[in-house]
Amino acid sequence: MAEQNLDELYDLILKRKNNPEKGSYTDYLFTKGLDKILKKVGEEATEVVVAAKNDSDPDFILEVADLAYHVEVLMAERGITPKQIKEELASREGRQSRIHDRKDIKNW
Ligand SMILES: N=c1c2ncn([C@@H]3O[C@H](COP(=O)(O)OP(=O)(O)OP(=O)(O)O)[C@@H](O)[C@H]3O)c2ncn1[C@@H]1O[C@H](COP(=O)(O)O)[C@@H](O)[C@H]1O
Repeated sequence: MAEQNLDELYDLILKRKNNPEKGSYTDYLFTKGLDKILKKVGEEATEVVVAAKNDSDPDFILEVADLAYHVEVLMAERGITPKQIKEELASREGRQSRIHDRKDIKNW
C-alpha cells in the first residue's frame, strides 16, 4: 500500500500556503485563518478520542490521519516545522527514567 510521508505532506501544505490553489481544502483553511484551523484541530482531536474508546471503530486510523493533517496545517500557519518537532523530541531522549523520581506523580 502506498504511504504518505509526513514531511512531504507538510511541504505540500506549505506550498499551498505560499501559492494558493483554487479549490484546495488546504487553501480554504489558510484563507479562513488561525481560528478555523484551531477549531478543526479541536474537532479532529475529539474524534480521535471517541474512536479510540471504541475498540471496534474502523474509523480510528482515519481520524488519526485527519488529526495529523490538521496539526500540520496548524504548524504551517504558525511557522513551525517538522524539523523543530523532531529536535524537541530528540532533546527529551533519556529523560524518561526521571519520572520515576517525581514524588508529585501518584499511582505511577
Ligand atoms: N491529508 C489531507 C486531508 N486530510 C483531511 N482532509 C480534509 O479535511 C476535511 C475534514 O472533513 P470534515 O468533514 O471534518 O470537514 P469539512 O466538512 O469537509 O470542512 P469544514 O467546513 O468542517 O472545514 C475533508 O474535507 C478532507 O478532505 C485533507 N485534505 C487534504 N489532505 C492532503 O493535503 C494535501 C493538499 O491537498 P489539497 O488541500 O487538496 O490541496 C494533499 O496531499 C491531500 O491529500
